[in-house]
Amino acid sequence: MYKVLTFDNISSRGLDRLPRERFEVSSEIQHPDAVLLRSAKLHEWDVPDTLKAVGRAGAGVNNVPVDAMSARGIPVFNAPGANANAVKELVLAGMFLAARNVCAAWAFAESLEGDDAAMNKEAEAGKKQFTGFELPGRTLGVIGLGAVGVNIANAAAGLGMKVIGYDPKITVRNAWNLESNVTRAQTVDEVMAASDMVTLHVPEIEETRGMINGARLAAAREGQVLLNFARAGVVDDDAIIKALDEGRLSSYICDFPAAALKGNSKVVALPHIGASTNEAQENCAIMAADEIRDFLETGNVTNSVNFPELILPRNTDGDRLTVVNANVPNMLGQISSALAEAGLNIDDMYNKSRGELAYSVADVDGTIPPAVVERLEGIEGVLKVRVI
Ligand SMILES: NC(=O)C1=CN([C@@H]2O[C@H](COP(=O)(O)OP(=O)(O)OC[C@H]3O[C@@H](n4cnc5c(N)ncnc54)[C@H](O)[C@@H]3O)[C@@H](O)[C@H]2O)C=CC1
Ligand SMILES: O=C(O)C(=O)COP(=O)(O)O
Repeated sequence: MYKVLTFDNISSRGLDRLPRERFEVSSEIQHPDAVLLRSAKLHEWDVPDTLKAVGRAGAGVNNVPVDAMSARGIPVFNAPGANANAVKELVLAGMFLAARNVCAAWAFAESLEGDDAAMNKEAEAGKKQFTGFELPGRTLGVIGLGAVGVNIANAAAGLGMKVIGYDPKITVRNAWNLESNVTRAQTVDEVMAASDMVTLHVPEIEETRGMINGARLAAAREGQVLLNFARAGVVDDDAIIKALDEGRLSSYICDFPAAALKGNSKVVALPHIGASTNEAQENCAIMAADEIRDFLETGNVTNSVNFPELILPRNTDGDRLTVVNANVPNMLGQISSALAEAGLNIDDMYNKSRGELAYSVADVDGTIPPAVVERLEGIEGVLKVRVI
């Protein structure tokens, strides 16, 4: 029986992928084999020795201590693209809100007093302050052309916008998916200078933290709309407020409330609802649950952010050994010697590395005794050993 600990509300459509005769799933489980979570922060969590996998039912993994998990030989899985359409739709909504001053206009209409005739008179007199602009012909800058960024770039191009994108590490797949009229910028500053609206879709990592700062905003086209549905940490809120005060930015639409932003009429801060649609939550939960189930039951790895992709079909009746180790020479030799000395023959084997980690899956022609596992665990650089 595998034990899966859940943090946050994970869609039941995803949890249903874990058959209860083989998986105990609860938010209060002790000694879990795996964790399924959304945005709960795992950085302060006391990682139990039993943990074998982490499944993030979403895209960003900045809430998970990925390096610490790697050091323990634990894969972190996520759900790439599973909520991208939900984010795209909310960003488009944000673009329309900003272009037509919808929030300020709505607040104005709510503030009107008197009978219908009086309200109507005031509405007609006041509406000129909310004159907006239309999107065709305007330029949208997209920083980060991953699953979300590509969706938005293509949708904006479909609305008749000029689109300029920046992503120095764009994948070949995303580049193929991008509309051919999306132009490529070489720097963030180039995007800031060329765009009427800029939208951020980078992960929060060391190199993106605070990437939209005072200097970058100084390069922004006058009156720019900035949208941030990536992470709070990729912008400097104080610099945003200054740019709004100076008119460099006309509005800031984001998914991350903060004290500094509160009460500012040029800011719309939503409560991190970019992925909060039933569709996205089902997609994410199903993908993450499938990934951890497959890993626990077979050792196969799909969509991990720290482990190599590895799928070995199982064709024998003997045990399967999985070993996670530091990516250094002579590990495979030591693993196969330990098996050979126990009289076990390897029927099938697959080994892959990613950065400082290596991962091996070996199918043998018999039962692996506990002494072999102990011996493997004793090898310097071995981080995790499992027999499935
Ligand atoms: N508001 C919300 O509810 C949601 C927020 N997100 C956030 O959006 C981020 C992006 O999501 P996806 O597009 O699904 O992820 P993704 O991994 O498909 O795309 C991220 C892209 O950013 C690029 N990138 C990395 N560093 C960069 C840099 N310095 N400059 C420019 N581009 C850079 C990568 O090459 C990649 O193409 C997530 O990491 C998460 O933080 C994602 C989903 C929902
Ligand atoms: O997928 C992401 O990166 C998100 O930010 C969505 O997070 P959530 O599932 O709403 O907690």
